[in-house]
Amino acid sequence: MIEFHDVSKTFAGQPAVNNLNLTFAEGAFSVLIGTSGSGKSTTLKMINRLVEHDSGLIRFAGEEIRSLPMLALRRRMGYAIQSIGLFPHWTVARNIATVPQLQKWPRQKINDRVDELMALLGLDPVLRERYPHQLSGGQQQRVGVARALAANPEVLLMDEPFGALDPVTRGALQMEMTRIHRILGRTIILVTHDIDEALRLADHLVLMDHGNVVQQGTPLTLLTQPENAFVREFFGRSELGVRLLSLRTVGGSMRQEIAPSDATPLRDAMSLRDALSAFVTCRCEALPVVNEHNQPCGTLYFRDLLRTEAGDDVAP
Ligand SMILES: Nc1ncnc2c1ncn2[C@@H]1O[C@H](COP(=O)(O)OP(=O)(O)OP(=O)(O)O)[C@@H](O)[C@H]1O
Repeated sequence: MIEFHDVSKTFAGQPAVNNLNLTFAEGAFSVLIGTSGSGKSTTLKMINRLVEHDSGLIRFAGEEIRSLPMLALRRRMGYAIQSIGLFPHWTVARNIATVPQLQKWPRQKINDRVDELMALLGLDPVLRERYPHQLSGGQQQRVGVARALAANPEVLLMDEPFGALDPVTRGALQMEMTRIHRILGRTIILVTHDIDEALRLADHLVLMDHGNVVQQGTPLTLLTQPENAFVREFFGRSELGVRLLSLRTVGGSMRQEIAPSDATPLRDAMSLRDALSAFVTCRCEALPVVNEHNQPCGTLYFRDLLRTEAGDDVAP
């Protein structure tokens, strides 16, 4: 979908990114993570040409981005950032409708789209005629994402979109993004410096340092097969176990035995991190597991969960 070939960018003689080779697959949720100043935002902004690359080639759906008119390119890409940039004197509805209005959609179609996006982002219809200052930070951020999605862009670029939010609101919005990604199947590229956010959201994770890609792959690959000490240190050896738990599911670690039990069952799709909380609450050795149809499908043993956490596959 989006490919970088040997892309470099320098600001006032200082390299911001060096010879980047990256592929952001269609429909994937890709996350750029790394140290401060490692070039994540620059990489994102080169995609919609908010920053022009100095050398190399960037392709979007097979076409060199510089061969496309700037406006046409940007219309195919939604952009959501931490500072949101909502227009303060415009209502929520008008903010969301910014791009469809520019594109002169018929009024009814715009209204329907605003309703649809407010529902998708979990924004109560009563907020429609409010102004940004009358919303909470989390609501403003949801409006920012709704606005970025309004004209059905092929790609959604997000730069630290939840950075300013408290952990609870942030967690809720991360879950919303996972759901929205599943429903819309849109290509998403998100920049964050929050490791847990990256692990929670990414199908494809790109770790950057000093303008270079250090490693890319699935979150599980980066955690369990770090290519060097930097990757290992970045994800933090001490928290590795609990991070791995959040990537693994109950279904993958349970045994196929079905034993009668009065305990509240776990869902097979739940993360082992959530299962750990359930074990802590019930203080038992084993919990029954049910599938999405609430049918018993196995048993998860606490000791198996610990074995997974110790992680035989974790690199020394
Ligand atoms: N417009 C600019 N003018 C000059 N230097 C810039 C500009 N934008 C970025 N840089 C520099 O390029 C490098 C990469 O910056 P970038 O914002 O891409 O990093 P980042 O990984 O997103 O950082 P952070 O996580 O701190 O936001 C940094 O050294 C930064 O100071």
